[in-house]
Amino acid sequence: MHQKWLQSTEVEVGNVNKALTFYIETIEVSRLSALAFFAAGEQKYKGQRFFWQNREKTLTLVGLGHAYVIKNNAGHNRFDLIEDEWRELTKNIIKEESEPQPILFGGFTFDPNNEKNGEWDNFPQSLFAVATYQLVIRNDKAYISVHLVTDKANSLQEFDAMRIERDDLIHAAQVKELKTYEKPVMTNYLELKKQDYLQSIEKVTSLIKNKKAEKVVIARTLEMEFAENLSSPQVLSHVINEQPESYLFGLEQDELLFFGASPERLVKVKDGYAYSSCVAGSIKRGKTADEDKQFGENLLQDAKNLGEHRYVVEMIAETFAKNCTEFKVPKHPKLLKIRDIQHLYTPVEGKLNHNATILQLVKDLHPTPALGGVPRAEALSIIRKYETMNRGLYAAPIGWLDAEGNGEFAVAIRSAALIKHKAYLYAGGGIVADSEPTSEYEETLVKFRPMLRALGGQLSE
Ligand SMILES: C=C(O[C@H]1C=CC=C(C(=O)O)[C@@H]1O)C(=O)O
Ligand SMILES: [Mg+2]
Repeated sequence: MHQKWLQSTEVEVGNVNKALTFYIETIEVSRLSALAFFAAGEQKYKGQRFFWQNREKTLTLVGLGHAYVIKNNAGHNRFDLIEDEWRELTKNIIKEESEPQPILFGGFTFDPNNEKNGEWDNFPQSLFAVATYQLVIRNDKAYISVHLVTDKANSLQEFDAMRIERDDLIHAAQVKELKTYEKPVMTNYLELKKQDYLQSIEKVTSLIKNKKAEKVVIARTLEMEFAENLSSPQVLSHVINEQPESYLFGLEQDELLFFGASPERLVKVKDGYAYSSCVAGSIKRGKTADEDKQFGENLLQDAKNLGEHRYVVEMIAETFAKNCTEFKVPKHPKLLKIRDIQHLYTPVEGKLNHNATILQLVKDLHPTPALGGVPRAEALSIIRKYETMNRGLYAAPIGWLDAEGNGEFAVAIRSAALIKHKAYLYAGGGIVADSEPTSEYEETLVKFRPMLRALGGQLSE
């Protein structure tokens, strides 16, 4: 096994009431399958793992185990609290340009004020962790870091044992765990509260016509049951194989795996520049290249979809105006074509103010009108009242950041929560004055397809 020792750091970090030491060791390893590394943690770290791959496939992250968890239920303050604790934990870390740093991975739930019960009952409003074993694959190189955050005085022996475990995990990922996974066998499929959903679209369009809001995104849930409990690697393997053009993510908390394949970036920060994307307005893919092109051209001209899109561009542009010294927004949307669907798409980029941070941008941007609505507060209270579900992490920010402030968050759409032998799939759409219940319903069917396919569900077309 090729291993190159890269860094070993021992730093004191001031915590609320105790002094902690953060031990870090990073090695370079010969390239290995990220999914196999994830699967190597099945016995010991199930419930404490994450998987991430960006759209361009230039960065893959896997985390096994929790070296340090930052979580809270602090409502609007949750973004600031995560940022403060992360800064405190990493303030003495020596940042080496060429090496992967400790990464904080996690997500913020869609709406801390939604009190509906269901599969998200035990999930905190913000959940982030530094992995015990962190895999970073970047620029075709694979790095594994061991992290230990402890209040014990001398932990070198413990750290030595962790090195041995690291080598076992790498070995398992490289030689033992390479396997192909069967498609799940679905035994039941339920469109939860379909009538309530259709009625909510009617209700929300009438509220919009009466000027109670301009746009509101309404979503619904599909429940699937399987013959047996599914494993996270099994489910992720199908998503990875079938949705190459999206952000791929998986985040475990105890028995729950939240996973998905999203086309939508919330924000990326790299070296003082910020990048976001407006993705809203949809049409299905055509059966032939010609039909597909025709659908795309129709979408680019369609007043209802351009309306859905425009709200998102306006709001993201305002947020960039507030946080950037300069920024660019193209005048007209382009098409973003992914496997099942085409969207209107406008990329936005800017140079950040000195005091703007990635979590500040997440806080300002979330939820954009592609997921919430306009005005934001009115839209959120309409969602709370008329939507039949608790979104949990669906439509919410999921992603990572490092100690230098670089990072990326996707909007967790085209996603599902898996708990043992049941999965809950989520999809919604932007409702504006001229929305119609049946066409919105059909749009959600298209948006369910990626997760439905990954889980072995029937597809209607
Ligand atoms: C809310 C979802 O999609 C959003 C993102 C792109 C297009 C959308 C639309 O056309 O309605 C939605 O705003 C979803 O996929 O569940
Ligand atoms: Mg739509």
